Amino acid sequence: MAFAKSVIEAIGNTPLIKLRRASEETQCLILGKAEFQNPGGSVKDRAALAIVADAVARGALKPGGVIVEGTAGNTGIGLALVANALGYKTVIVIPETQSQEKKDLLRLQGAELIEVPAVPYADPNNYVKLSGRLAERLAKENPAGAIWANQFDNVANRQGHFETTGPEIFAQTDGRVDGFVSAVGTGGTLAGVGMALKAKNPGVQIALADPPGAALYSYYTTGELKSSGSSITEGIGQGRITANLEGAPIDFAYQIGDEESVRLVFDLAENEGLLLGGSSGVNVAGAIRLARELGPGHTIVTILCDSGSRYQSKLFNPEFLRSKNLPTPGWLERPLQIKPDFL
Ligand SMILES: Cc1ncc(COP(=O)(O)O)c(C=O)c1O
Repeated sequence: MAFAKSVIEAIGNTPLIKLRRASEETQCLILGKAEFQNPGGSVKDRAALAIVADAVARGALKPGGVIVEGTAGNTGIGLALVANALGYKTVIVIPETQSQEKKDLLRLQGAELIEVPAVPYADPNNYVKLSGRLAERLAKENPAGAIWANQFDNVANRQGHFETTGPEIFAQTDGRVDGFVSAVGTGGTLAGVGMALKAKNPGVQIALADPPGAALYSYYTTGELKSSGSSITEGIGQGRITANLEGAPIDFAYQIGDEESVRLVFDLAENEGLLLGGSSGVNVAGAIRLARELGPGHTIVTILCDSGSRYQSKLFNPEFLRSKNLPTPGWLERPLQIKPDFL
């Protein structure tokens, strides 16, 4: 019989899906790794599992222990399912600006949710720093102890991608992958996959796709951490070099605005049946740019991070889109086309 011994074993080994229109347009083979198929619905299940497994192996996390994390949502969802499967508790600190859908999912999974104002990283009350201080307190108060997952600077995160996502991509493409593109939240995906692919073939080109408001596009093109503008995308957009990003082998960097990424998200939903979140739009836009850079005939892989169902109230809400001066796809607003007179 073929079955996973628990939900943990169902994390990873996601399919690669050909993105037809992006491939046609560039005459390259552009493939999306369907990370939305992970049990928690996002690429972050991998980081969550890697961080928890590392903490258990080091003896830092003991039965009944608490996992504390500051997260835009998806890491928390991954941590909560891994924790529930293995017998730990989860406490999540989340900026209140994140989508209601992700907050609801966290509560459904029994995570204790602490919503805090969204303030910059430099502020001592930034959600990441608050989660670190809370973990310290709970480690003293809780008899079974507590750990801080610390996804940004805990390199167990990128090691997880180095050991799973990267080798999967190399094997699934029969070693013929020429380029890999990813946006960055923690940098775990970009650095871990980038390092794994370069180790197999140093010729594989690694590219960053960065939204406005993040500082990494500037860093990898000019050496200076500078940012301007903003983006509606969630889970990505970094202002510093996290420990996970240190030494990441990055050959190209692209900045992708919301109008470009949102159009791609809508196009993939309407024409390819792929309902994705905003960061996937940034990734696919980046893959198209890298394909143009390398020329026809290359194989480019990117990440389809999570599902559009997580963003119905924002990215797929015409009112929200209009408030941000972004295009609204016709099918979201189309009046009923078939009269229900057959009823
Ligand atoms: C929707 C989404 N896309 C992309 C990412 C970025 O992944 P990473 O943290 O590995 O850089 C995240 C991370 O939280 C995310 O939630």
